[in-house]
Amino acid sequence: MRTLSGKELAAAVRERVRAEAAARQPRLAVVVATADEASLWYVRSIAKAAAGVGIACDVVELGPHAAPETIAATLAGLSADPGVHGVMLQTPLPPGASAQELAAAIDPAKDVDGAAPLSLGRLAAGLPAFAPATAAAVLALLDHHGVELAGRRAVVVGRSTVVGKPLAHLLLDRHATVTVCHSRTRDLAAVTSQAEVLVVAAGRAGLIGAGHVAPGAVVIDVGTNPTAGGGLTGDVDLAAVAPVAGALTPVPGGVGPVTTALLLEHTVRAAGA
Ligand SMILES: NC(=O)C1=CN([C@@H]2O[C@H](COP(=O)(O)OP(=O)(O)OC[C@H]3O[C@@H](n4cnc5c(N)ncnc54)[C@H](OP(=O)(O)O)[C@@H]3O)[C@@H](O)[C@H]2O)C=CC1
Ligand SMILES: Nc1nc(=O)c2c([nH]1)NC[C@@H]1CN(c3ccc(C(=O)N[C@@H](CCC(=O)O)C(=O)O)cc3)C=[N+]21
Repeated sequence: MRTLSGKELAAAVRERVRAEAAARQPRLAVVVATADEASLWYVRSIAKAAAGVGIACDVVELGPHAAPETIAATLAGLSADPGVHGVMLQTPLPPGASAQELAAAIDPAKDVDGAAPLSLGRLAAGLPAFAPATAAAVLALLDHHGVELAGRRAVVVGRSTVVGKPLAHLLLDRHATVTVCHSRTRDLAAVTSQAEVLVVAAGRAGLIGAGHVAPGAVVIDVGTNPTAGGGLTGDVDLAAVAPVAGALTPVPGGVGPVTTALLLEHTVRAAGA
């Protein structure tokens, strides 16, 4: 089995971004209204990576009890600020706040994590738009490791707005034959074992075992589930699947680092337009 690491690709993307950032002085604003530890970890890692490539990063902390109106007004204000090039709304959100509705307040030109409904619509229509960084990272990893997509059977597990749905569109654009699974899918293993390329973004540790994977399949594990020991594990049962799969992304060190690097790349692109 081949291990499809994301670390080298992420480093190469960051180098590219660093070179472009010098001339453009990009600024990214991350709006946070949560106390979720995993989410806050991601925000800190974005801020650190941004600093490393010369992108200014403002973390706008609204607190876990922020009212939806406050979040929307903050996003609208940042969208109207000519000094800010990228705007991202971190999830999860306080109860009663809808990420989909609030993201409509982000100017699509600054929507570097592809969260606004207009961005997803443009993506689906085949028009230029920022894709969510995670969905873009899956495509970038497949390309980096030379995985052919045209004409191949791709199965995506998960239909969220951040990962599954945009990813299905990106894979379709690359001429894969795409099936999307979710929690109501009957006999998940029967569907996933048809995949030549299997992408898993369910957020369920160990969901995918040997019986879910066709021999030789390329498996991309998007899941990041905290473990009891303070570590991180994917949605794929590594020990079970490794002998069956042809290639597999590690967690950590797979999709995650590429996601962060591409968010920064989207930000320099937004600053250069
Ligand atoms: N590495 C990275 O850069 C990123 C990693 N992630 C990780 O990816 C995972 C998914 O994230 P996200 O899309 O935001 O999560 P969501 O919880 O929004 O969506 C999960 C999706 O998986 C489906 N699902 C859940 N359980 C099952 C099951 N047993 N069988 C089949 N489908 C199932 C759900 O189905 P239904 O719609 O029916 O509920 C849903 O569509 C998480 O672990 C998250 O931490 C997320 C973003 C970035
Ligand atoms: N609007 C929005 N967009 C997101 O993209 C988004 C989000 N909300 N909410 C939370 C999830 C989670 N997420 C991760 C990104 C990178 C790593 C990552 O780089 N992880 C490292 C390791 C971390 C460790 O070892 O603890 C790795 O996989 O190698 C993890 C998780 C993005 N998310």
